[in-house]
Amino acid sequence: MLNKCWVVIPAAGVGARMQADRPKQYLPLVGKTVIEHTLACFLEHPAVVGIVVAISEGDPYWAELTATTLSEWENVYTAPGGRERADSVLNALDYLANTLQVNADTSVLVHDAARPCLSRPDVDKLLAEGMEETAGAILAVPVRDTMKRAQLDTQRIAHTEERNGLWHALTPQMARLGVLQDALTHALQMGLSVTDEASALEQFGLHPILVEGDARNIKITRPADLALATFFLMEAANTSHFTQ
Ligand SMILES: Nc1ccn([C@@H]2O[C@H](COP(=O)(O)OP(=O)(O)OP(=O)(O)O)[C@@H](O)[C@H]2O)c(=O)n1
Ligand SMILES: C[C@](O)(CO)[C@H](O)COP(=O)(O)O
Repeated sequence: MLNKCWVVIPAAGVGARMQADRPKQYLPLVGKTVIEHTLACFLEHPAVVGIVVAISEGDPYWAELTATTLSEWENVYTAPGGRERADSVLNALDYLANTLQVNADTSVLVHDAARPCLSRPDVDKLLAEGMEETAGAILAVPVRDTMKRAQLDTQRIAHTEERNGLWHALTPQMARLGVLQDALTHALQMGLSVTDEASALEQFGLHPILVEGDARNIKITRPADLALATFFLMEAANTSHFTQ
């Protein structure tokens, strides 16, 4: 499907670093849950054919969403979460390929449920620059701070990393369904560290492109991030930045 894509949302984490009473993707944020803000960016996007959300077995919160916010949406599916984020993503990709019979050349965007501040212009920019890119594409922001490498067994500085050419990887990360399935399967079978889709693609010999995105597309990881996300979403609501 030309210029169309599917979206995978890994949402099966427990959010341990958040130290909350529920997984962080279900925490309240500016009038709804974190994951509802995340999904909103894709539900009405004309290029998005459908969404597969990887949720943990026995997730007690998802059903509430399907009964309310998502009750009108027929193109939202679920797949089982896995031990690690990469396993959850691969399960969702396998669901796309095997259950929904989505063509292997179809583009897929993988976006963390815990990144609710993604803007529509950033999605459009990634699609525009990544749709024809067979090696994949990711949203990223150049590093601003000086980066230090710690000594292995102390909290002392070993050396300063070269900052030029260093980027923070964000999501969505985009690739063709078949290529990403093969890359993730290969990486996991080899026991390689896979913390994002691009690292699997790199280990598969590919060099995805870096698409500069908005630094406000933060991942809610620790308690302080929720206040920051609240500020960004309120700011966006007042400037319609996220709805252009
Ligand atoms: N086995 C896992 C682990 C993580 N995720 C998802 O991947 C995204 C990014 O992961 P992270 O921020 O690490 O979330 P958690 O693993 O929940 O956080 P923590 O490491 O603090 O437990 C989140 O949307 C999370 O729900 C997932 O789908 N399956
Ligand atoms: C995918 C990611 O958000 C890109 O920065 C990041 O790697 C997720 O890491 P986490 O440890 O699973 O939060």
